[in-house]
Amino acid sequence: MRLFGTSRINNNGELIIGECNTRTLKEKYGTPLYIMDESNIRERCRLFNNGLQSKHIETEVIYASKAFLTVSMCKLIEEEGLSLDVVSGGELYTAIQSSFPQERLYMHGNNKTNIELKMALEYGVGRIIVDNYNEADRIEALCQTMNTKADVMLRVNPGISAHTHEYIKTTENTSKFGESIYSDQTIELINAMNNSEYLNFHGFHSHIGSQIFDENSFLEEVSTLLSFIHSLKSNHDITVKELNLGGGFGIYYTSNDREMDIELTLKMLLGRVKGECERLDIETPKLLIEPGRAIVANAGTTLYEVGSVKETYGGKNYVFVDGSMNDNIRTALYEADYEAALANKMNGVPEKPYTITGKCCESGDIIVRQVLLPTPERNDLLAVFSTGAYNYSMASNYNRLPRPAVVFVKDGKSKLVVKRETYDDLIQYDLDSSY
Ligand SMILES: Cc1ncc(COP(=O)(O)O)c(C=O)c1O
Ligand SMILES: N[C@@H](CCCC[NH3+])C(=O)O
Repeated sequence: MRLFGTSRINNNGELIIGECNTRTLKEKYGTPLYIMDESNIRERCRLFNNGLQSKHIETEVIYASKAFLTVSMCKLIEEEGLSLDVVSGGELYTAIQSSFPQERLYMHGNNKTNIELKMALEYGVGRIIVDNYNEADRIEALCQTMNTKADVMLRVNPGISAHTHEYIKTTENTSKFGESIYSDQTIELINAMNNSEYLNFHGFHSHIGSQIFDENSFLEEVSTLLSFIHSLKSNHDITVKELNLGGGFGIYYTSNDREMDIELTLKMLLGRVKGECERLDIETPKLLIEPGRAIVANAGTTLYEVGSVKETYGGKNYVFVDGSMNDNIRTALYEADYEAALANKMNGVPEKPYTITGKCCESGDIIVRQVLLPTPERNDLLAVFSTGAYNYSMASNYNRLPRPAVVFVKDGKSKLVVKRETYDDLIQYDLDSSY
């Protein structure tokens, strides 16, 4: 088991995060609880921001907010000087509510509604990332009505197959995202965007998948896209000024994952961009990246209370906790693995493997598929590590379970950034109406 950031074990064998005792956090906020190590998030922001600095290339780091977004998180990202990728009206609204600088917002989405596009244009987001022909037309029509111009990039699919889970690949030739660089129709679209009266065309966005460890996938993405940019210049006299490579940097969940050397990977990316631009004799575009998971995943720990322990007739040992797949859908969805420990018995001797399950009426309600633990007892605290990305943001209310609270911890202080949902919250939109 690996502890990240400020997480440590005190002399009583208890888990401490941000110098806050998890036992005290439980007493103050209850469980299940998402605990975010603020210093660790800031450190990761700086790692990416510093790592992408270059004397030769203009660069920008954009945080992919889908990984974890709250108003407080927007403020943290703003303070750290990163930009923000939003993918829906809801994410954009959260950013607007935090007064996030509009020029640092990147509006994504493969099926943006006109309402979302209008919202983005009205707020004056830095870039809208166009997914397809139809969307480009709709943005032009909206700009005409609103008497404005939109700053746009096109999401392209370079057809690179990254080695990751089937469900989180994004650039197979059958992927729903963006337009293929190998299609003539895409060239027509780029030409149209470049010549449009209502669009300022800046360049390309691509994202090859998530939880990728092989640097070569990213390097291949760079080479493929720069060749494409070169061919556009030679054959169509189109200059591409910006290249957004997306996110997808892999992180450690368990000892089966290696930890990616971000500094080295970014250095390799910068080197490849510089080298390829020189070789192809093209202007070096501004380079942008969009990490989500790699900024927040290791900073998050979910804290649960143990209710019961059960050994089934078939010999499987379960620990029942007060959360569920609702607060961590990744195990059910992607067969994800996590490390976990008893937060009040961190120095206990592991006894046997347990499966951590929750309160949902689903056999697939598995939070951790298998973890070695010291004998768990009712009211023990169970910590699941590296749950900062795509846990809170993908949480649901199945079985009418209220979503957990989120706290930030730092230097012995904690602050509530999302309140625990109440039963009243659950019924707030229900109407007892008649026909
Ligand atoms: C367009 C885009 N950018 C960035 C990301 C962030 O990916 P990750 O959290 O794997 O870094 C995603 C999600 O996969 C995405 O779809
Ligand atoms: N939500 C996914 C990854 C997809 C990211 C968005 N394109 C995860 O938990 O790993």
